[in-house]
Amino acid sequence: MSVALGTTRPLPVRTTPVGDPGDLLASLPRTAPYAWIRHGEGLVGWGEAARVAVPPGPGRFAWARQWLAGVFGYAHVDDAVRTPGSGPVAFGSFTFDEDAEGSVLVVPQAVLARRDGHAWLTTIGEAPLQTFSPVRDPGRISYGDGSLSAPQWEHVVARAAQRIRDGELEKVVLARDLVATAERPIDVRLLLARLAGRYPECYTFSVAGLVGATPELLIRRTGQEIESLVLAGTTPRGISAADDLARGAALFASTKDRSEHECAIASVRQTLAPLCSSLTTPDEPELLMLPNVQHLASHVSGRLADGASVLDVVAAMHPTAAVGGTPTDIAIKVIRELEGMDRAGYAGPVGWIDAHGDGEWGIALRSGLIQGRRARLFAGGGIMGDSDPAAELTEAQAKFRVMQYALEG
Ligand SMILES: C=C(O[C@H]1C=CC=C(C(=O)O)[C@@H]1O)C(=O)O
Repeated sequence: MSVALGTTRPLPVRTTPVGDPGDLLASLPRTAPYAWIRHGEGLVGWGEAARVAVPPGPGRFAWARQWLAGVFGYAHVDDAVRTPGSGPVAFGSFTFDEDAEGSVLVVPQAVLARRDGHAWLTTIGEAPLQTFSPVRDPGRISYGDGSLSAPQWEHVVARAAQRIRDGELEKVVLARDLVATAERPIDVRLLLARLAGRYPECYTFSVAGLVGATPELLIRRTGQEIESLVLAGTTPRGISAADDLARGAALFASTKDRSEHECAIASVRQTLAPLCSSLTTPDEPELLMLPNVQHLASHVSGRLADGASVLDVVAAMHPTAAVGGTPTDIAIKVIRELEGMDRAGYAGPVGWIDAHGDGEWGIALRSGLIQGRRARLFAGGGIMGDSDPAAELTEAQAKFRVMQYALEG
């Protein structure tokens, strides 16, 4: 763990209202930018007042909560805004697999935020100097296979579908990675600007090198109120409006996709119900149309029964069947056996939490891990007994397009 400031004195945190800052992403420096943006609103952060590598293991969320309690408890807060996301905030990314290294929490030194037309700035200690450097293009991008080639992955999908037909499990989500190499170092700010521009409906995020635009909200906590957007069941976009309509109708009518979605909703309902005094899940999914794919989507809302923080709820929910499978423990075992790669933060929880336990966490889909000139991109899909490996590959390719666009424009 590192706490940059105040080892003997409390962390001085100050939040003040500010005028319209314009494009939040335009404020970010080149190195280690933090972001959580949807429809131009959200939070961006820079500098590091505190940072910790969360140790792997089943107790990692409890450990993280304790660490946060220590850091937030140590803060001397002057908050003139008093809204979710004001005062000290931590950004976080947790690995998909609880046994993997790589989960991280960071309390930026500066956070600029906007919601419902109100904007505010939080600084910890001396406001870090914002050095403006031009956003740089990474140049030509070349791609190589990650852990498995496309035919190898199709083979793995076929094996998983067979295990489902054999009755070992009901659903498993399998993913693959692609390695992108750029001519020049990849400037995360360029990726964020492109993602937020093309995917305004998604949550564009950046935490410790993990960058993406996910449509899937794992959980938002605002006081006692919680919301989640459950996605599962996908078809690529069509070539015309009529084609889109036909594909959407086919998605609704597909038994495979409807059962896949039902598994995801059931897992969310099962983990949220014990935490909530009321919980609403729709009877039927809706269609979420994104520039690259259409999803079956269900809005879930509820009221927490006690004072669980957003991270407590994340701990209870992860991994949902939208990224793990059903039953969860067997799906995780099958993923470890078949996928042949470390998912790192892909499909793990990513988001932010404030000192009151409010926050927003997404599932890190449509994302990549950026390191210098290299990016590891991830995409996957839910596999059922009747999954067609070629169709699953096409779906994963459509999902990769989000990060390919971010890199290439
Ligand atoms: C696993 C991914 O998507 C999940 C979320 C939405 C739809 C999904 C699907 O239809 O398979 C997946 O469950 C991914 O984007 O890599």
